[in-house]
Amino acid sequence: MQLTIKNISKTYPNGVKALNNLNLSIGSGMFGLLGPNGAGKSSLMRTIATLQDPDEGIISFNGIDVLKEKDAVKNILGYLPQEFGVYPRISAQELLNHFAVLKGIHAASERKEMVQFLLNQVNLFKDRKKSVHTFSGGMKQRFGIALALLGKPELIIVDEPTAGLDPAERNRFNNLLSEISEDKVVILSTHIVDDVKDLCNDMAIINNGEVLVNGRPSDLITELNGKIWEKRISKQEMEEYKASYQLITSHLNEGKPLIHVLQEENPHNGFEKVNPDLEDVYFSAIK
Ligand SMILES: Nc1ncnc2c1ncn2[C@@H]1O[C@H](COP(=O)(O)OP(=O)(O)OP(=O)(O)O)[C@@H](O)[C@H]1O
Repeated sequence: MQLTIKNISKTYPNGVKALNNLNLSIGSGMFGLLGPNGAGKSSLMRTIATLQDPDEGIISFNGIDVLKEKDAVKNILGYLPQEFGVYPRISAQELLNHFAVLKGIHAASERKEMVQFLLNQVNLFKDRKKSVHTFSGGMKQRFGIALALLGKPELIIVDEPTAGLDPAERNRFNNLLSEISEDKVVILSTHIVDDVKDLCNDMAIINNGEVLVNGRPSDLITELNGKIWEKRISKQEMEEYKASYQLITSHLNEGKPLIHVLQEENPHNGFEKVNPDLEDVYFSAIK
């Protein structure tokens, strides 16, 4: 399975260039698309999901011309958007059944079987009679995945699914994503670096509508080996360090900033070499 994105550009009517000659090649498994707010992730996700047209470029998936054969894409696509809107006050089971009809699953017995299977898969079977508008954020997202999985899609797009979830729900949701990603292309768009680290075998970092970095997370981390230096400083020293070093991350640790700088040679001055992580990759790319 292969999704190929070639030279995709999009400028909105207000003049914002959201996608700028973007190229990516995405195979089976979980692909993480990381970028800060406004990077162009949702614009790219909506374009692949055929909800908006780019100004230029080509997208193909297993021989389907995605931008031209929209009906064919609908048959193989599962899309979990960032915003759902409002749910009608009917049970989860009825709602899923309704969407299954819309998806073209007309045989009642096949539909019933699929609805039950999906409710079980997303661990909502016991809640199937409750109305979705009473669900917690995590339950709503799991229900969204059940909707996206209707009709056995081969290409699944999930846009910032764990924003706002508590750690337990986020973990449950990520386990679910990891289960469904076998033999499918799953694109996870997010600004949460840890989600990509936990789940994805391939990734890209985008900003200003362009791909900055693309590869396996472990390879991208290895490229920074020996170049990340850490030091605990005081808050007052922060501006001075920002001016003197290529500072890529700063976390508070026991109330004091713990900074990471990117540098080939040892900066001395109390810095210690540390093993790079994906957050170092992310911030060194977008800075
Ligand atoms: N319909 C639109 N009309 C005009 N500008 C838009 C539209 N949609 C997005 N933009 C702008 O395009 C840029 C990319 O937005 P996009 O939503 O694709 O980014 P994102 O990476 O998904 O960000 P976020 O994480 O905040 O959702 C932003 O500057 C945004 O304000």
